[in-house]
Amino acid sequence: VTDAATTGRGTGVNGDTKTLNTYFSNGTYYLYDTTKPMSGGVIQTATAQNRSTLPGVYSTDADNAWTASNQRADVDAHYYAGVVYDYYYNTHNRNSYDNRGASITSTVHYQTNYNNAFWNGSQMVYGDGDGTTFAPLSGALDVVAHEITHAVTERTAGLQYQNQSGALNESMSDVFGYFLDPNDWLLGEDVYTPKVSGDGLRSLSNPESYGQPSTMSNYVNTTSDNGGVHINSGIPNKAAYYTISSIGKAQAEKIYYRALTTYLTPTSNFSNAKSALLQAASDLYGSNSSTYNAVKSAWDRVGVN
Ligand SMILES: CC(C)[C@H](Cc1cn(Cc2ccc(C(=O)O)cc2)nn1)C(=O)N[C@@H](CCCCN)C(=O)O
Ligand SMILES: [Ca+2]
Ligand SMILES: [Zn+2]
Repeated sequence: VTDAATTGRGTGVNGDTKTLNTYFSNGTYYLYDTTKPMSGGVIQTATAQNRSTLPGVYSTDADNAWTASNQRADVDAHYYAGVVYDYYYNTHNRNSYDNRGASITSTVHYQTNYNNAFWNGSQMVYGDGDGTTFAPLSGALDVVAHEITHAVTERTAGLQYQNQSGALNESMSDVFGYFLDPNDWLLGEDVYTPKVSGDGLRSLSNPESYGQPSTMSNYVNTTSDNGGVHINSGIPNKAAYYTISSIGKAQAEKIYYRALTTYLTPTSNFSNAKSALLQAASDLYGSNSSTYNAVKSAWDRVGVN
């Protein structure tokens, strides 16, 4: 038996070439990455073959050149999951979403023309999009980071997915999406409306441009979308934008990670988030620091006391 970890080459959703950690077994290559210090865990990518059964079947290739057009979503889901794993490990000393090296499983080609991506409590799931609203959704690093951060949040703060705690849950995923992809303040721009450039799904700097509020005074009370978790996330997202713009990404990601994993709880609301981030800023940089003051100012500006 000649099972072995191998290195492959693949083409991503946007036509870019990337190196892949693959696995060779019994004459076939798999999107199965055993190179991370996950104490047994792996990063593995499967395809639902345009049906709804999860996790589906492993993505395979005959020659370890993953360049077919129907493999692009598989390539990016696998590659970006590795990038996000490395980010949490190297930047926050966190070993996968459970901090115990849990395997990271992704399934692509979920249903047909599915314009969404989600964490289902056990794995990531990505649709192919309809080609107009979305390209295959694993083609955006900030989207993959958004979904994996849902898993981190679930295992740490456990922010309940409704109303203000749910909007915080959403915001944490969008904010860590930014930390992984800090080239712009947009989320999903690499896969949203592939025929239109420069737009995204949500904006941290200008939530209003995508129909989200950015001040507490404009909080939307609604029963849809679990109490508007994808709408009211604009308020903490705007506070994050002010914070990052003031203190920079390096300090902000430390503060956000510490607040998420140490101080936030399942029922935290926006005011509790302000306190959690201030406590994290105080722990890390002191309560008289300009960093602390920047966090306070950010939340004051979005009207959260
Ligand atoms: C991560 C992000 C790329 C993804 C984007 C997304 C996609 N959709 C559906 C959707 C579909 C069509 C359009 C349109 O403009 O026509 C807009 C939105 N709503 N949000 C998203 O935000 N997905 C939700 C999925 C939530 C599923 C329930 N837990 C999430 O992960 O929070
Ligand atoms: Ca982005
Ligand atoms: Zn989300």
